[in-house]
Order: sequence, then structure tokens, then C-alpha cells
Amino acid sequence: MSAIVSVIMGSTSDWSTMKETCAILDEFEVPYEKKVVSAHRTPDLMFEHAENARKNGFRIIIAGAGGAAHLPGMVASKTTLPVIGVPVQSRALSGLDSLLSIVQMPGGVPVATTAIGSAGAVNAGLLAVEMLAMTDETLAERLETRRENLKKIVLESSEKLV
Ligand SMILES: Nc1c(C(=O)O)ncn1[C@@H]1O[C@H](COP(=O)(O)O)[C@@H](O)[C@H]1O
Repeated sequence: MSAIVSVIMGSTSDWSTMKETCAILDEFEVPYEKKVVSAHRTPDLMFEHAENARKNGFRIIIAGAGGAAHLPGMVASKTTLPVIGVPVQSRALSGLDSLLSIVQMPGGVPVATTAIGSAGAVNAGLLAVEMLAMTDETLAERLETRRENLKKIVLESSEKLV
């Protein structure tokens, strides 16, 4: 099956974060493509990727970037597919720069922004699966099961408080 989620990131250095997104998509067997694309370093590729994403069969774009993280917003400016932005934790400013660069989009061009770092990357994957589950009962059931398992783990964890 061809990819329906595009996972892009500004640099290979984002992979340790963005692989968490891909792990979720693997878990739910959602076909995806992963790629390094940068608004700053490869602007033409970024435009081309975003502009043709719908035509190429993608339904959601997940974009992770750190620092001056313009990638998610710029991609959103060139597509009407939903864009989920993941602020990668930067070394200099701990990801606050990434978060603020992604979250504060002007009205009319939305980016669904997650938390900074790995938790955000996990949630980006889950959010994408939730979007797809709106029209896919199997995915919806698997999301329910995952939530139930999470609840069980938390409930059982109380017993470890000795
Ligand atoms: N924020 C962006 C963009 C962009 O927004 O287009 N392109 C690369 N980067 C970010 O630069 C950081 C450092 O990259 P390097 O490790 O390659 O120097 C990465 O977190 C990347 O997402």
C-alpha cells in the first residue's frame, strides 16, 4: 500500500525524535514515507513536496524541526492537508525556540503543534492515526485497545509505590 502519511524533518539530527512518530505509525501499520526536507536548506524541495503532497496520495503531513523551526509552517502554507508540527528539542534553548517557531501561526494557515521532543513525536503519530480513524473502524478499535492498555499500566503502577 502506498504511503498516506508523510513524515518529514529538517535534518538527520531530528531522527532520534521523529523515529518515535514512525514507531507509532509502524505499530498501527499505517503506510508512511520518511524524508529529510528543510525550508532553509532545500526550499525548492520543500515547496515541491508540500505542493504535490495531496496529488501524491498523502493525507497527513507530520513535520519535525528544531531551532528556527519554519518547516511545518512553510509546508502548511503550500498545502491544505492537515500538518502536524513537532518541535524538536534544540541544544541552545531546549526546544522553546522550536515550539514558538511552530505554534504561533497566523490565522488561516493552521499547524497542529505537539509538545516538545519525544512525547510530542509520539503524540504526532497518535494524532495522525486518530485522524485516519475517523473513517477507519479498525484503526479506531486499535486506538481504544491502546488506551485501555495505557490505563491498565497506570493503574498497576500504583501497586509499585511502596
Ligand atoms: N528548523 C530547521 C529547518 C527548517 O525549518 O526548514 N531545517 C533544518 N532545521 C533544523 O536545524 C536543526 C539543526 O540541524 P543540524 O543538526 O543539521 O545542524 C535541526 O533540528 C533541524 O530541524
